[in-house]
Amino acid sequence: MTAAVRVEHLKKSYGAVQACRDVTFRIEPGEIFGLLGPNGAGKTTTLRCLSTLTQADAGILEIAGTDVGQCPKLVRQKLGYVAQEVALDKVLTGRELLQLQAAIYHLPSAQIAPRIDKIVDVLGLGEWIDRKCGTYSGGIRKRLDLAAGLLHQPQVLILDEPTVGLDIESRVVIWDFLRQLRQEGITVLLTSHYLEEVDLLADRVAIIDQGKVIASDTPQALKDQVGGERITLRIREFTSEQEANQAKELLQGLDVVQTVIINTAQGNSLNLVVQSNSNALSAIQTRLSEANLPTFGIAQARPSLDDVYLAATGKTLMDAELAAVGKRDEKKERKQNMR
Ligand SMILES: Nc1ncnc2c1ncn2[C@@H]1O[C@H](COP(=O)(O)OP(=O)(O)OP(=O)(O)O)[C@@H](O)[C@H]1O
Repeated sequence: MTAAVRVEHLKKSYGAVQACRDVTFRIEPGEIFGLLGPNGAGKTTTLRCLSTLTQADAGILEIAGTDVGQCPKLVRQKLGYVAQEVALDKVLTGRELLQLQAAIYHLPSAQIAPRIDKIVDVLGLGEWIDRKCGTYSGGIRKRLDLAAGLLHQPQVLILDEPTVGLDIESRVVIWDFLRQLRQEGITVLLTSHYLEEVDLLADRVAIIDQGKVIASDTPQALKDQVGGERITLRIREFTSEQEANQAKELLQGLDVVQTVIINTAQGNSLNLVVQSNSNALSAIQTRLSEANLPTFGIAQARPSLDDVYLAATGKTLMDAELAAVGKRDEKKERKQNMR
């Protein structure tokens, strides 16, 4: 079967910055596929290369069998792209904006009104569509972006952080909508920082780190491969580095404990991987109390996608985000310079 999206060995640099070093994944028609990774991992660059907005330096990129570099016009017909931040015109109403979008895609005029009505209905935009976009909340704006990306009935919908910063009600509307698209056979490629969101929605995921895909499979298979059980432990609400290191050393000595990582982004809490079906919880508590260290909170869980990331990179996704915040953000600087 022809892949809905094919990306092989994508490379893209901006000057000295290697945004994509080696990105490879394949999406089958009708799948929801999540691209997961910290800030600066190369997710947006991958989406922009696929959407013809940026030219790749090397690699194979195809949308439904069409080469992105050779036939960009046809590719743009086949896909809808919803960017992270969209500057909506404030004076136009939502309906006027969608009509403009329909004109850009040369939709037959008889089809425009029924298509807009249908999509407005499905996205629950009826109350808003004839009001000016300047009055929209973030959630309504995002729903209108989605409507605009889908108006020309693309086979593949590409979404960059579709729910970032939205309230839970808007997120749920968008999740339901994406599931509905999947039922209609539309392929969805989305990026997200929200691990639970990707876990919940995506049929398959690729985890991207420093411009490379480091793992790709169904969320369940990735979690199963990591194995073991997780314990999250807090010595105090905000533990000092010294105490966290002391606890780490003590717990590493226990037979049932496989690894211990200090999660600096979460007040120096400790993330432990322990043998499944062991008495790890009580062994840990006993060892800490023998050393007169308190336990503010302790919880055991099955592996999550964050554990998959941790196993592949040695850091949690949140710590990777914190590290990225410290780096010079050229993308942000560019945006500011454009204002
Ligand atoms: N046009 C550009 N010029 C220079 N550097 C860029 C440009 N676009 C992206 N970068 C840099 O390339 C790297 C990858 O950025 P990219 O936006 O693809 O990452 P991301 O995973 O999408 O992160 P985010 O979640 O912050 O959007 C970063 O170091 C970023 O600063």
